[in-house]
Amino acid sequence: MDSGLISASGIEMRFGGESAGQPVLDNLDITISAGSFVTLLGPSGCGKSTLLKILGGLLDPTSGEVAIGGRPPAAAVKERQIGLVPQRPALLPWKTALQNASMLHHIAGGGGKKADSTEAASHALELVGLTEAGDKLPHQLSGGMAQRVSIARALAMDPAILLMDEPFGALDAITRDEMNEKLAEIWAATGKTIIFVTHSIGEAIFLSDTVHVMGRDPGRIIETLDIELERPRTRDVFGDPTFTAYSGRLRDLLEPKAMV
Ligand SMILES: Nc1ncnc2c1ncn2[C@@H]1O[C@H](COP(=O)(O)OP(=O)(O)OP(=O)(O)O)[C@@H](O)[C@H]1O
Repeated sequence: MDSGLISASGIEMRFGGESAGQPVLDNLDITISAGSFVTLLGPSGCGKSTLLKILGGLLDPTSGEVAIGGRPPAAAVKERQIGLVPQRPALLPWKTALQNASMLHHIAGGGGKKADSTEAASHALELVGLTEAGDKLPHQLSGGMAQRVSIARALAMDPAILLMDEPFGALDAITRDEMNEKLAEIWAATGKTIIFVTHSIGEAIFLSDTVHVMGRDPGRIIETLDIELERPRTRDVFGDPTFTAYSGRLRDLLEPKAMV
């Protein structure tokens, strides 16, 4: 079975254990095809990050079943099939972009051959378009470049599944558009399963094969929308009437808390 396939059923999550009040996620089912780009879109606090971590086997639900590649999530985590790109890049300030990108690979290899980690990181930096910046320190990088190093750090491990928790939320609008184009290219080039969390309707449509819209109290999926816009997509797609129609539909679902 393909290691990028994820299925989850009957997911319930309560922080504070079985007896705690309202669940954060309630009776949630989701299937994610291997190699697809899937977005979790919803208002603040609806449980997007929690669901992301559960789907990647980084958090155990209170009840329900998760399978990654048809196996228990712990197997995929152990085999380093899961990469995580957090909201903030969290780079080590005293290490260069290349050293930061190689860090997880090196640690995962038990501190094995440094040359292998450097090679994996160089390739990952090339994928994110940062070959030239490998010797720069984090303070010499723009916000977009730092986030690309963070993506490279995850890609260097060559995971089948990439979890991205609103990675571009802190970037300005122009850089964010550039990053979305770059990410779409990386996804097309690598064939990874990407699960992406965002508040942005435009970002969700631009990137995704499928958008899962979440509601809150309790967190659940209220609608699943397949995005049938041709690929590769460029910024021109924002003016496409089909894009506008998807946008209207998603806005209706998220109101009154809709965000652009
Ligand atoms: N470790 C935790 N312990 C207790 N409560 C938590 C924990 N993690 C998340 N929660 C709660 O679960 C709910 C969902 O949080 P989560 O971060 O998954 O939402 P989100 O949709 O990703 O929010 P945002 O868009 O603001 O990042 C929130 O009410 C949050 O306070």
